[in-house]
Amino acid sequence: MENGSEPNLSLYDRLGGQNGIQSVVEIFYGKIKDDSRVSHYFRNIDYSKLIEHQTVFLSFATGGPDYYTGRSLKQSHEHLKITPAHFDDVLGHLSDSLIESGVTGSDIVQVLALLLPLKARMTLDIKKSSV
Ligand code: HEM
Repeated sequence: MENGSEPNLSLYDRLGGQNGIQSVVEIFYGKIKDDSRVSHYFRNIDYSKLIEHQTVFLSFATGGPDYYTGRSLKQSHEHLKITPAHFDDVLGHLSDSLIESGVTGSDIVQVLALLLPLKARMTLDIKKSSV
């Protein structure tokens, strides 16, 4: 990504804004579909809707102008009973998708640092709080 080394831009801008994030998300779900460890969670899912919601969520989380108005992540994931190990597998795919998109290592660490705190409330150990 061309903006990767520009320190004055927000993380959202360094990821290439809405278009850059959407392309990362598309690569990400391609990897998930091909991974039998986690693909079963995504059976019967409307991928185009999921890509749209995930793009808005990541844009919002990284400081973009979008406002995420979807369900809380606890609500949308609770019924899936995601194991902590599968959560890590999915974040691994996100990390690989960011690498493939040319995002710098320090920006990847920043994205993961935003998402890792969600693990406790989105996995089987779900705690009593809402995102
Ligand atoms: C921090 C990591 C994650 C983030 C930020 C995230 C974000 C999201 C968002 C924004 C949605 C759309 C919610 C909606 O439409 O209401 C979604 C849906 C979904 N996520 Fe995640 N997710 C994460 C991790 C995971 C993991 C680890 C799994 C499975 C192993 C997973 C499986 C799903 C599935 C199956 C849906 C569709 C649920 C449905 O439509 O009923 N997600 N996720």
